[in-house]
Amino acid sequence: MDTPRRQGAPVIEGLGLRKRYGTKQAVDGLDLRVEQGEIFAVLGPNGAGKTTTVEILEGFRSRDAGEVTVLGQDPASGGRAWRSRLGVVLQDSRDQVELTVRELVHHFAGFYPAGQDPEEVIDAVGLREKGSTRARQLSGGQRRRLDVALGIVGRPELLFLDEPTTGFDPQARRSFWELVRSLRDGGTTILLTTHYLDEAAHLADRVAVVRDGRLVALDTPDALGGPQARRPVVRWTGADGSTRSERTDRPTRLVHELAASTAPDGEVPGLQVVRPSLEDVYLELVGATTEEVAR
Ligand SMILES: Nc1ncnc2c1ncn2[C@@H]1O[C@H](COP(=O)(O)OP(=O)(O)OP(=O)(O)O)[C@@H](O)[C@H]1O
Repeated sequence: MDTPRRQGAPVIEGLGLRKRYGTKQAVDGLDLRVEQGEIFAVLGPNGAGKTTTVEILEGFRSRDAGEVTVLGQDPASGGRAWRSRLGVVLQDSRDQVELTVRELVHHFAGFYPAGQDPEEVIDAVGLREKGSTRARQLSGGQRRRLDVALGIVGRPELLFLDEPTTGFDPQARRSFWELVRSLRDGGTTILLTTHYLDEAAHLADRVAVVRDGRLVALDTPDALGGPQARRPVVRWTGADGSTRSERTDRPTRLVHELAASTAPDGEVPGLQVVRPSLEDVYLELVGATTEEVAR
């Protein structure tokens, strides 16, 4: 996606954030700046400190050290008026609510002075047909959509989405991305955590990669990792049957040379030219294999 980076006032500014649980340093000197009107994705392996960081920004968790402002306030002392400018979709909300979708969205809308029309919100998240269904009877993906509806009904200036599309089918994920983009286009700043690299690639204006409580990379999805990490890789099968690979800025020339040296027909066995994807770059940054990330 080629979205220009937006320059503006920082909606979130964190400097030197730290949080320790017992002996575990969950957040270890993290700096973060999110600008107005951008979709900012935080990626990182399990236990990297993403949720802890987001909860500090939301004012749900105390920090041990560091400076933070969110919408101009320190979240540790943010009051009711400040909180009403935030939308929060937490990672897990499995409370067994007896109220229906329609009742819940209307109820939440009542908390906000300038909330959205609850019926429009129900439509936007694709739950019109489930309006009369009790929350506890929804499927996992439908429940997530309800969480999102409750997060946006107050027309927040800043929306936190912690792994928002877990459990969505591919079609629901696509329509959710559309919804998030339309919120961004309407002026909402969005910070999301996700384990889906395609989600970050499709949705985010900028991506931060966190590992062991520290920021290891920050850029647009297309540029993350720097030009070196995005150099194409040419792979082929050598004369001894082993897989050979070489990173190069000029893959066409290398393929020509390989073809010229391959007798008798110029056919290079096992030839592949691969441009590293966001996922490849991410895996390199967090030092994991695909199998580890899938687990
Ligand atoms: N309340 C807590 N008490 C003790 N340790 C905690 C607590 N919350 C988180 N941790 C630990 O802090 C580290 C960071 O956890 P956190 O939930 O912030 O990671 P995460 O990046 O959000 O992970 P995931 O992708 O699995 O959601 C982990 O090692 C976790 O076990």
